Amino acid sequence: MFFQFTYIYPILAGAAVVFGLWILSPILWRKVIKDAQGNPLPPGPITRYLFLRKYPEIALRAWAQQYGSLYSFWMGTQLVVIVSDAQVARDLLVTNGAVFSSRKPYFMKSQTILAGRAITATPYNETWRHHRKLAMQLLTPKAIEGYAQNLGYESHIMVRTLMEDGHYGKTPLNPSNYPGRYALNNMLFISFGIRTDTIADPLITRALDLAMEFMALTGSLANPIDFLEPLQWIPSTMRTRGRNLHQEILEVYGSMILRMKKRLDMGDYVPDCLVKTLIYDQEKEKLDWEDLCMLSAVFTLGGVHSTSGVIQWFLALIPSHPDIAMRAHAELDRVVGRDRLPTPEDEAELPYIRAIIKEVQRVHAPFWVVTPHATSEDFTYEGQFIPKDTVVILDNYTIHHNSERYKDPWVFNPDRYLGDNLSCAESAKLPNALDRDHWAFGAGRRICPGIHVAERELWLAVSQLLWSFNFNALPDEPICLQEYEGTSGRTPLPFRIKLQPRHENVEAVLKLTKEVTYWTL
Ligand code: HEM
Repeated sequence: MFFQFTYIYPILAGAAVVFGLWILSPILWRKVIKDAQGNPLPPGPITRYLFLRKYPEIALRAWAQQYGSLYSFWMGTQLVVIVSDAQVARDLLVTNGAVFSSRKPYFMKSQTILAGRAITATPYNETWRHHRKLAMQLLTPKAIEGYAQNLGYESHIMVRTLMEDGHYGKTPLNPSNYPGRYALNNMLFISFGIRTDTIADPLITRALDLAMEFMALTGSLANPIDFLEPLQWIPSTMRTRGRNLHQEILEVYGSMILRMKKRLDMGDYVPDCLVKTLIYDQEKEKLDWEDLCMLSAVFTLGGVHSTSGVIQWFLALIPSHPDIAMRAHAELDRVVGRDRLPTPEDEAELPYIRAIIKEVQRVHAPFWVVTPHATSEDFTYEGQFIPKDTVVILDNYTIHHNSERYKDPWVFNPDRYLGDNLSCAESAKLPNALDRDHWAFGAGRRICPGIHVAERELWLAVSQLLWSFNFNALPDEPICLQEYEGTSGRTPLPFRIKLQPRHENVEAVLKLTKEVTYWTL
């Protein structure tokens, strides 16, 4: 009797484990799905995941090496397909854009924070087309010419403030808030016709914090709450942070809209800008209050940490590449001289500066895991089945480190872009996917609508920084180029540098411009 019981316990325990695994199998193991012709899903890992670790691009690249440039895995109950190759990206996201341009209603980003709005969270439908068209009125190359002077002015102010706050190269400083304020002022001007006139303006901290919180909460593969529904019903820190962020966006941007409305009602002068148009056309365009708040917030949420991130990565990279800075300085001295700052009109004559900007975006794209697309119908690509409602992610980290396209891909080498005279927007339209410069702005019908203004901002900032400074790292404070902050977008960890005016004219030229207040809300 005693011997029988000692056998029964392990058998029962084993059976319980097998039963438990069987019950849990739908959330533990990969589900096998085929289309009507028997085509399977793209290959991929057998287990399911609830989140990927902090730097997901590393896992994605390892899987791409194991499974190929199109593979799939399950995040909880969500099927995810990863695109790690330029040609596949073009075939799916561009050529078949009608199928690959929707968005999954992510619990955190879409449902909680943006309430399905702000263009980026809207599925591929009439509302998305309508809201994107409204935003594009301010973002076409022609529209940009209308506020080109403001962009140039903000860049000048950023460089001047860096020079002054860094005491002409004597005091080390953390530069991150300067490009942050630069990009913020540009977006505030396009959206509200306003700017902040000192780096100490509380709106800078508030708006940058909101944008940073947005970046921290909306990682596409970071939040278990997005992939396991029951977690959405339980109170948690993540859920609370998401709800708070939603409220704060409504409060901050809502109160700015109300102040502008008041001024318009009183007949005060308000410069032309996105929000003014939206207020006038609210009824005609059938925009509700949340539409209005989210559309007025979208440029600062999408266009601040991204643009400022590229400038910050440039400032983090350049001190360890003095040879590159030297060649850029020589080009600037030859073409622009030392009596004025470079302007967009000089761009065609400064191919090395353009190459530096493209290379920064290749080695430090602000989005390694690009905002996920979703399929709006079933699709079969080269014998691999991608069902409707699949999340499809462009893996920029792997694409940007493909050694067949980019020789020595881990090396920061602007030379690889010499001879590439196209803007990023033009390059994205090239018929041969392998000719595209880089994929930092995404692809297809969802490609970043801010691409033209972002390119202009980057050009002004990088060329004027290079014209003005020598960039010195501090011997005891190495700058980290591997780790970063953010889960959806990425900016460098805090670092300090010294910005030494490069020649005797820098101070005089930078001081030609002073801070102004346009008008206040
Ligand atoms: C260097 C700067 C920038 C980079 C690298 C960048 C990158 C991106 C990427 C990768 C996407 C997703 C594209 C896709 O789904 O395939 C995106 C979307 C978006 N970006 Fe940008 N962006 C930048 C600047 C800006 C600026 C300045 C604005 C606003 C003026 C902006 C507004 C948006 C919006 C509204 C979307 C959503 C588009 C949609 O879902 O249809 N971005 N951006």
